[in-house]
Amino acid sequence: MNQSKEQRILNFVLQNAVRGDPCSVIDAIDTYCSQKEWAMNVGNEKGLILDKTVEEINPSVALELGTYCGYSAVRIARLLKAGARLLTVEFNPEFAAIAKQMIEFAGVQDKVTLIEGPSEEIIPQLKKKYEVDTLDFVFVDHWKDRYTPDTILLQECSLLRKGSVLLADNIIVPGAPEFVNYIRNNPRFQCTNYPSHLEYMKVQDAMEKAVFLG
Ligand SMILES: Cc1ccc(Cc2cc(O)c(O)c(C(=O)NC/C=C/[C@H]3O[C@@H](n4cnc5c(N)ncnc54)[C@H](O)[C@@H]3O)c2)cc1
Ligand SMILES: [Mg+2]
Repeated sequence: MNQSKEQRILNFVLQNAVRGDPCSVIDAIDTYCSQKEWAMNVGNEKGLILDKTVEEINPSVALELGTYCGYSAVRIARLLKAGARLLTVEFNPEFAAIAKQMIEFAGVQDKVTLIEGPSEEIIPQLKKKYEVDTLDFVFVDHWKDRYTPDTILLQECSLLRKGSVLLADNIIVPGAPEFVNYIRNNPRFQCTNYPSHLEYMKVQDAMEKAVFLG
């Protein structure tokens, strides 16, 4: 049967990037998705905002909600210090399989734990099953109607500590208005908006950083 777009993206990486070189994987995905087929990777412009946020925090334990093809997992993991780890959650088995291969090809598999399942099920398991105490950084990029319930769930599961940082993609497109309203009106979060553009397009988008105040 004919291949999925995600399989074509992976094939392009396997044929054009350098095994063990995360930057070449990131560049190959951006090249394919800007020239051949658009896909919902965070992309290079918003990716630089993600990079700066990760470098600023230098997290020991990071969580990503919505792995998709693994572009941002590779982007985050390549910046993690020795011994630091990224847990990334994806409930679509096909996407999880693509992301697993992408992460391994990039050579960051030792820093990344890819967890297959819905975030609402996985988040309550992080402490006991995945030996997480608290999260230093969370990249939120899954279905936009899950941003708020999962942010509430992270708090209910005591996974955030004073200074934990959330970074949410797609504040404008597709948009997460309920999340923006929740987080900006919540005195327990200090928010910053980062205007940018939708990946591979000239359309306005933005990211929102929210620091948990404890
Ligand atoms: C019409 C249209 C199309 C695309 C756009 C532009 C656009 C631009 C973007 O940067 C976007 O991030 C998006 C977007 O929709 N992202 C949703 C991303 C989901 C991924 O996460 C997975 N997932 C979703 N919910 C969960 C969940 N609970 N537990 C575990 N995994 C989950 C899915 O399995 C996917 O792997 C869209 C705008 C408008
Ligand atoms: Mg996104």
